[in-house]
Amino acid sequence: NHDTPPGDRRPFLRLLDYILPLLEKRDVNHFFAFPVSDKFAPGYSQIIKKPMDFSTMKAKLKRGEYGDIHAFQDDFELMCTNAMTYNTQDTIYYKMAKKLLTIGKCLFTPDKLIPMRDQLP
Ligand SMILES: COc1ccc(OC)c(-c2cc(C(C)=O)n3cccnc23)c1
Repeated sequence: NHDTPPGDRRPFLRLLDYILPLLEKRDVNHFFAFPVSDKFAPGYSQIIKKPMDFSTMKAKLKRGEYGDIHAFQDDFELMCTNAMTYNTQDTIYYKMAKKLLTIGKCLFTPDKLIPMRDQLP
């Protein structure tokens, strides 16, 4: 739109500031809130080469490391697919990851993102 200069990323980052808490709220048990530790997940760091969690995404967002919404979406999907790789289908972690992935896919569709732009606080 015309009121933001071409280099200005404020609207884009405000959109992520709005979306991230929506996704975190759905992780009611906070299984995705922090990095998974090998202590509770034997061999996790050997199996999962690129760990990801909401606290890491929040830090990257604060440091301005997301160049576009796709980079943010890629980390979100990586977090979910990691859980669906390490955990078997019968676990709550796998089931929750699958649910989060569906919610995320729905949130990131243009017909959901565009109306958000007007709701931004
Ligand atoms: C049971 O309480 C917690 C608390 C925090 C967790 O990860 C941040 C997890 C956790 C999160 C995960 C995931 C996301 O794979 N996980 C896998 C195996 C064992 N524990 C976990 C579980």
